[in-house]
Order: sequence, then C-alpha cells, then structure tokens
Amino acid sequence: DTGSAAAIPINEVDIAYVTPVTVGTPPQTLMLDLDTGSSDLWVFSSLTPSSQVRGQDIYTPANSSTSKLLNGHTWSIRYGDGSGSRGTVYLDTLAVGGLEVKSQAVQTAQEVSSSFTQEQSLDGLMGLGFSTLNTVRPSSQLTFFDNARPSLDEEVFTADLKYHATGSYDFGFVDRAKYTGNISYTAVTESPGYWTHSLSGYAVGSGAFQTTRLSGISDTGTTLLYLPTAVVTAYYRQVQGAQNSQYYGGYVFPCSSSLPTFTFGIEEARFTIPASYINYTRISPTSTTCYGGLQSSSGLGINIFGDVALKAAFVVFSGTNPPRIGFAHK
Ligand SMILES: CC(C)(C)S(=O)(=O)N[C@@H](Cc1ccccc1)C(=O)N[C@@H](Cc1c[nH]c[nH+]1)C(=O)N[C@@H](CC1CCCCC1)C(O)(O)C(F)(F)C(=O)NCCN1CCOCC1
Repeated sequence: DTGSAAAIPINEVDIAYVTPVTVGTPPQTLMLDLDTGSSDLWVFSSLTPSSQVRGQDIYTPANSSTSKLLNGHTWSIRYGDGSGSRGTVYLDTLAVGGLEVKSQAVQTAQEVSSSFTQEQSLDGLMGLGFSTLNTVRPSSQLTFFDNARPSLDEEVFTADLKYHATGSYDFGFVDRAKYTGNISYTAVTESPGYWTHSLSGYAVGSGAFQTTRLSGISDTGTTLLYLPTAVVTAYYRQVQGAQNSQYYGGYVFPCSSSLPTFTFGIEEARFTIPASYINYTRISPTSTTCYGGLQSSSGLGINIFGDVALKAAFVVFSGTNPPRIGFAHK
C-alpha cells in the first residue's frame, strides 16, 4: 500500500504545514500538522471545551460507527514552544492520502493551550517521531506510520516541503519524480524518539565548507533552523546591521539586507538554503526589521533541522532496521 497527501503552508511565511486526514466512518476530514518531532496523534474534538475552539474542525467520535473508547487511557503533551494539550483516547479508522489504518489511536483533546486555540488553521498534530515518545498512559500507542508499516510497499515516508507553496508527504514509496540525482543517506539514532542524525558540516554563502559533525533532529514540526551559536554568529557576521536581539529573542536584521545562502552537508552531499528562506519574516507587518530563519540552538539543548532547512531538499524518513534518513536535491 501507499499514500500521498498535500503539505499546505498555513500562512504566508510557512510557519507550519497541514495535511488533510480523514477519521472515522463516515470520514471526518481534519487538517493536521505532520510532525516528526513528536509521536502523539491528537485532534480538536467534541470533547474540547467550546471556549477553547476557534474555527478548528473537530472530530466527533459519537458520529463515527467505528470509534471505540480506549478505556482508562489519557495523554498530556508539552511542546518546545511551551504549548500543550491533554485528553482521552479513541481507536478509529484513519486515512492519509488513500492509505488507511483500521485501528489508529486518536487522542481527543479535552484541553488545549491558548496558542492552539489561536491557530485556527490547525486541527491537531500527527506525530511521526518514534512511538517511544508517545504520551498515552497506561499503555503508549503507535504512530500512524508504525501502524501502517506492515501494509506499506516500502517502510518509508517522504517529506517534500516547499517555500511558500504546497508540497507533499508520501507513505510507502519514494517518488522518483520528486527529486533529481541520488539520495544521500545518513544513520539515524532513535534516541530519545526523534529522527536524530548529524550534518557533515556547513558553509556560509560562498565561504569554505567547514567539515564538522553537527548532531540534531530533522523536525517537520519546527518552523526554523536552530544550530550552535558559533555557526549562527559566523552567518550573521556577513549580514549588515544584524544583531542578536534579547527583545525579539533571536537574530534580526534590516529587511533590505542582502543575506548569504547557507549550505549544509549530508555525508558527501551538499544542500544550499536560499537566502530568501532565511529572510524569514518582518517582526511586524509595517516593520523594516526582519527575523532570521536561522537561529541559535543554545537555549534548546538540541540542534533542530526544521522546515527552513527541510524545504531545501526532498527528505526520506526510512523506518528500515536500522533507521536512516535521506536527502536529495529537487
Ligand atoms: C512561532 C515561531 C516563532 C515561528 S516558532 O518557530 O516557535 N514556530 C513553532 C511552531 C508553530 C507553528 C504554528 C503556530 C505556532 C507555532 C515551532 O517551531 N515550535 C517548535 C519548537 C521550538 C523551539 N523553539 C521554539 N520553538 C515546537 O515546539 N515544535 C513541536 C511541534 C509544534 C508545536 C506547536 C504547534 C505546531 C507544532 C515539535 O513537536 O516539533 C518539537 F519537536 F519541537 C517538540 O516540542 N516535541 C515534543 C517532544 N516531546 C518530548 C517528550 O515526549 C513528548 C514529546
């Protein structure tokens, strides 16, 4: 079996991407953020207080003939940006791009934090990290990918995220039409449940490639690229008027600045992020100060290869044993 679905940016600066997912019988369609940085599939639901729902689509288990309450199970998750949610669990039929799983744990939110209420384009998350990160207790649940595995033609899913455009997620196959040349693979460690791997080095603009292994997580659920301070200062040293603002919590610069590209290595392969991806957004609609798409990871304790980096490549998340991750040009 295979599946293929759209990855649609939810705003004009690609803060996140959502994918249509159908849940239950008859199918209820929700727009979920497919997130390789977590492993809970949770949705706004009929159990979410109406005061916390603002425009999101909801899953109503009572309207599904195939829903089953997973008795006595609860979950609670906190994300890197401080947002969170918690609730109960149903098993139901769930499909992404034509690929169906009969009994997927669907975590129904009974409480969501305000940033989720405010994000009306996001009806929930589909975690595609390793199932060890799942927060359902007393027994943790499997991700959609882990449930789908036995029926997949190939034990992979791919991410083709695009800059200011709709891309795609494919399950069970690697679409030759979506990339050029060869796929450069590198080893993944499942610790502690993320797609953790290393970069073989980096270059700022046309500068020399610095060969140094940088470990981090490829995370479709994180907007920006977070790397060590040494790398980030080397980058912004090339940007007129750039400064690390305490006020804005990161590197900002005049929107008129010309930015260098940023290149990262996956083993012998090199991937260049265009300057436009790093000129992330104005700090306010009328401001001439812009916020960088490359920021320091020093406060995070981990380097995060988020969407700013991932959208510069075609990425293969391979659930083989051992797992590996592949990057190709597109
Ligand atoms: C707002 C922003 C300045 C552009 S942002 O860069 O912060 N963007 C947010 C994503 C977002 C999208 C839409 C609206 C609002 C926020 C972002 O990139 N947040 C990151 C991480 C981060 C670090 N620093 C600042 N932010 C995050 O929490 N990402 C998680 C998924 C997000 C959560 C909010 C909603 C959108 C999806 C994540 O899952 O990718 C994660 F890996 F970062 C994470 O927190 N994983 C949870 C890991 N736990 C470990 C323990 O077991 C349970 C799972």
